[in-house]
Amino acid sequence: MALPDQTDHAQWPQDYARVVLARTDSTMAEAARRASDLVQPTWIMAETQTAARGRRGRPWVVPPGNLNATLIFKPDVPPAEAAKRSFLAANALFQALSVYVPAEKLALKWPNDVLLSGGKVAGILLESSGQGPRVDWLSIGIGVNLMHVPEGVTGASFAPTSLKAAGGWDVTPEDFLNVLAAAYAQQEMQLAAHGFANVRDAWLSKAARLGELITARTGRDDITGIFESIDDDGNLVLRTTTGMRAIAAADVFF
Ligand SMILES: O=C(O)CCCC[C@@H]1SC[C@@H]2NC(=O)N[C@@H]21
Repeated sequence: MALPDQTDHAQWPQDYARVVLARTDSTMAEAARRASDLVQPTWIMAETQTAARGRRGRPWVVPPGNLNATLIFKPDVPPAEAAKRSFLAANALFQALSVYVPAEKLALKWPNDVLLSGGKVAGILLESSGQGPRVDWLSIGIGVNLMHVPEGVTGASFAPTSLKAAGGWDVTPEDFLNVLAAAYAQQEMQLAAHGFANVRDAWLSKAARLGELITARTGRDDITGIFESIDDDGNLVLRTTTGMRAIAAADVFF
């Protein structure tokens, strides 16, 4: 039986639950453990994570005072639709961070990083489960460097920064999550009312290096081209010397 789409009529804040933990291994793991009992979209926040994970199997370093949170819900959509939620999360992060720092200092980097004064201030990690044509659940993990710049980060395409280091206002993880969760709920309503094109346009309006030469490192090769757009599936579209390329997964450098 198909699970009810928990975003169909979810209103902020009454239909979103919130769990705050002092400590866990990873809010992604915590979300997966709670998935089978989930009755409503739920934000899981932890003050400390002992095994936080980032994209492509990288560890995520979490000093105290930064935001560690995962939203888990059952969107009842195919995996490709679920994956588009990373753009909703990025738009919501941009909106939330703009409360604490001038928006001109912020930019979105494909696929799902937020840059502040050219450094990485936030990252997004999507995980889902399901064998069938629709995901059983989707979790959107969000890490934001609010008070501290993580140390010992290696192999990152962009050096980390923090809201505080870049001159932003001090904010607690709890207060930031209040703003972020409301902004995310608003993105879901935009998606429901106007479709992904609307979300994509909003994302593109904040994109770093749109129209400029960038390099996408896919793991198999480096593809350099003009950053033209993102397509209906959220792929990065580059105009290269050999034609247009749509790239599904890569790390971007510029
Ligand atoms: O690599 C990235 O840029 C994504 C980082 C995502 C980190 C967040 S922190 C909250 C959630 N729990 C995790 O273990 N990872 C995500």
